[in-house]
Amino acid sequence: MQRITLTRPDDWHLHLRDGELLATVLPHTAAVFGRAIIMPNLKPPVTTVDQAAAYRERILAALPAGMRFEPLMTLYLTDNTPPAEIEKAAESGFVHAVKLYPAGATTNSDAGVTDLARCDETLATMAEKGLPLCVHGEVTRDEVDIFDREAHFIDEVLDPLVQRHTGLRVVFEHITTKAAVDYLEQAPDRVGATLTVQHLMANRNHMLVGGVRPHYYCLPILKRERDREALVAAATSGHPRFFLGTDSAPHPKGAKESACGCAGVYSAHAALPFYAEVFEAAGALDKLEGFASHHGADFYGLPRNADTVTLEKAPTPVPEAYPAGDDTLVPFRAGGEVAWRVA
Ligand SMILES: NC(=O)N[C@@H](CC(=O)O)C(=O)O
Ligand SMILES: [Zn+2]
Ligand SMILES: [Zn+2]
Repeated sequence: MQRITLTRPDDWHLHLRDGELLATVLPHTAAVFGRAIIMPNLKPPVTTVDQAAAYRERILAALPAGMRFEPLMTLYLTDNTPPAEIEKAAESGFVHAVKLYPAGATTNSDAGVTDLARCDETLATMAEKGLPLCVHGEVTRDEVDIFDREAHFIDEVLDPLVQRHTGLRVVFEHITTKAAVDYLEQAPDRVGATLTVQHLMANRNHMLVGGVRPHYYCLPILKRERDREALVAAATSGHPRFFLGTDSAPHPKGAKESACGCAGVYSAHAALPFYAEVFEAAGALDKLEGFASHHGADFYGLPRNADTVTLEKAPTPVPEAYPAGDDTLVPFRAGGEVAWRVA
């Protein structure tokens, strides 16, 4: 059997939610990943260091006995996040980033930022204290087509931000376009990007041809095949500023299969095997370890994990659904097979 052993990976963009859903999804991630950047878009959002501390405790309490996993907490940036909260976060030891959601851009982003100019002092404090900014990179203006929202964000928001705050580290989350790859390739070293399973594996045809498939619906929305190809080329290139961030975003089945379905794809059940498939198909399995286990830690200035995981090439069934409270959770490739498994 074909096997590959790599430094234990980390997930640099993860939604764990809370309560019953947290208990369902956390073991999937913690069984494989050493650490994850935990997204703060709960209801209500995690906007303070005290809320982040309490959420961190709930995550650790939900961790099955014997599993080791370090949640790297984030704060949800609002128009009114005070610089003093950034200083407190930087000193906390457990808050590792601040998340920018343009108001209205995605799931639970209503409390997000309406105008980045209002955050200028707060962003300057982040740069000074070395706290990175993670961004959901889409503009929200009604007149901008949903498929163009990431490209507009680069020119209208991201590049001006990177130019203005010259000491700020920025992670362009879940990139979906060739435009984003091109931007990253010429951006300063303090700009990184995460890539998800679904954006590396699927294009918008998967979501829309032959019927609408709500389990492929996420934000930023899946793009064209040429975009997907550019993302795969970037992820598998060995470039140190592209790294693994699943954006695994669980929603109950009922909320996905609805007249107004929620955005988010659940992939944590087999995240590393999915990435292995992508890298294998690209003839780049030798680049998987850098992408999954080295580049993100290096970017965040954290030590790489000291232990390893082993992947085995063995076709492994994916369940139709996982139980999740009164509802269920439909995973990526539900009812199908994934070519690799974690030993
Ligand atoms: N990606 C998504 O489609 N959904 C995420 C939010 C996000 O990461 O934008 C979620 O929280 O459900
Ligand atoms: Zn997002
Ligand atoms: Zn996300």
